Amino acid sequence: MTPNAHLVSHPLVQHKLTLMRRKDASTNSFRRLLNELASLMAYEVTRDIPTSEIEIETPLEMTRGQVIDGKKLVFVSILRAGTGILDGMLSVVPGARVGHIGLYRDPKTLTAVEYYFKMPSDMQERDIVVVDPMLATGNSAVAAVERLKELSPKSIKFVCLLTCPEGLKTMYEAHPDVPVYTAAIDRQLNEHGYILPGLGDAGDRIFGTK
Ligand SMILES: O=P(O)(O)OC[C@H]1O[C@H](OP(=O)(O)OP(=O)(O)O)[C@H](O)[C@@H]1O
Ligand SMILES: O=c1cc[nH]c(=O)[nH]1
Ligand SMILES: [Mg+2]
Repeated sequence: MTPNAHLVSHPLVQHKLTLMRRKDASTNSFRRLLNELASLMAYEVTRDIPTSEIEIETPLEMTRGQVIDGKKLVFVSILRAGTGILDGMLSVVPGARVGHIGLYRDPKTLTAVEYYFKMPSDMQERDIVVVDPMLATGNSAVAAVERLKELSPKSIKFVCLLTCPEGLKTMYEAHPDVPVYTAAIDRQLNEHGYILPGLGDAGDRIFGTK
């Protein structure tokens, strides 16, 4: 396993991922499980976000407490399938900002083709969490992170549900500074660039487009 990988092995995460993988999981249950998984992954990924102390008043007395600055965090969704992760992430950090990058893999070359890019302002002050269920060849993630690095953010993390040794290696070679959080590292890619055993085409399963 390359040094960039952080495997989220929590039993709840593994349980939901197993149910999502099943080919007979309906679009409805696939979406619900993805949403629940995203919340669990968000909990893990935000373990080190900065907090500050503020003064508050309880019904009994003044005290001080820690708060996060949710506005500093940006979830960047790689369209389409990244969208399936966003709601679950935002339920854990409701104040976060959201950016979108539209990318699709050319089915023949498997290279990432960009068709959309929209980010919040002041990205140089923000911590970015890029979300996409799949890190397969790594071409989409590498392209997305390359574009984001042009905005010099404070930090970048990548979150997916499934990856494979090939995707982790491609990502580590291009962006060794970007940690990859994943619920599973599967065996390999097939000749069409799909993860095996995998869960199929994430975007098509979320949106029922196949
Ligand atoms: O690591 P890679 O080899 O780049 O593959 C991963 C990408 O492939 C899928 O997107 P797809 O191109 O199918 O678009 P979609 O999300 O709109 O279905 C998936 O959602 C990832 O973005
Ligand atoms: O297995 C895979 C690989 C790339 N993209 C997907 O949606 N699934
Ligand atoms: Mg797809």
